[in-house]
Amino acid sequence: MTEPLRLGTRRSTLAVIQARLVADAVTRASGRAVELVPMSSAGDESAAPIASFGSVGVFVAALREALARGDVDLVVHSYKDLPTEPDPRLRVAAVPIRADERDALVTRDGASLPEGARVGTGSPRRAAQLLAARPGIEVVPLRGNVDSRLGRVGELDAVVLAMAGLTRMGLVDHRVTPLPVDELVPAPAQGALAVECRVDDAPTHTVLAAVEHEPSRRAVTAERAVLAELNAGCTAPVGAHAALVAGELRVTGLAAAEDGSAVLRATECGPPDSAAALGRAVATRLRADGAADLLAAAAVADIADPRGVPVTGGSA
Ligand SMILES: NCc1[nH]cc(CCC(=O)O)c1CC(=O)O
Repeated sequence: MTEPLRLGTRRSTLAVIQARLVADAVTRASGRAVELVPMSSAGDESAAPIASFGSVGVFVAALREALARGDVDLVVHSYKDLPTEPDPRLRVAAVPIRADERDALVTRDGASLPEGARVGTGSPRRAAQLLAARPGIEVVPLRGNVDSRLGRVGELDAVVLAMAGLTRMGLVDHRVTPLPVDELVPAPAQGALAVECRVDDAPTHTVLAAVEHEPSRRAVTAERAVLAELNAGCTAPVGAHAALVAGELRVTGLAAAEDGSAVLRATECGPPDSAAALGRAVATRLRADGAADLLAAAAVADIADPRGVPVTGGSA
């Protein structure tokens, strides 16, 4: 009898839900049993704000080490939390069908934001775009898992969270208003999962190919090419969104000053099989408009002013 595949997962509620989703999809599509192996990571145990870690991908490092060592056969990440730098020991064997990629505003009663509203988010990308669109608001730094951030609504007028996390956790209700992607450009790869295995593990790769969704892979490839070409990480004020429109891939990128005082956008359309090139072309146009200076200023602000916010639990 074939051994079950071992899937390493963080212990947060959302991570376990995402791991189960992939495990079930793999078993359904391939007949292969998959067992979950819960693990801890440095990011889950730290109370420091994410910007102060100084490097992206803190939540994925421990899982990747366990996978590279052979303790587990596959791991599942929120794709937007993966550094753009590839890990030569591993490969993204599958990108399953993507969930809702939009951000959402969660308010007390689903109403729109009052003048001078206090809005919680720890994301420079969300902060910049909210401040640019609604200059009267105050952005309150915030991190922690989805539940703890939701718990701040009441004391705050609103918090911003990804629809994907809320949906997967069954938390979408009348208080949740999705924001259109052209109003708040999502994080590159938001809503998508990355299923990794060891680069030389061909049998597992073959099994995981059963849950690959090519349109999702293409969109994510284009969006992450924007981020990589700007040399930016998952905490930079950079957004990217790709969608199939009339058979073409339409890729939008955004780079902003963290205070919302400047917002750059660029869009390119082209054949879906040139996803990465389209993403790079978007980044090149953002760069030509001054994106590098905006992002350098945002990075300096993060170091000078690490946001000290008490948290309970890890990030989503
Ligand atoms: N950085 C936190 C994070 N990483 C992945 C998700 C869930 C959404 C997704 O899978 O893209 C979230 C929570 C959030 O941004 O609200």
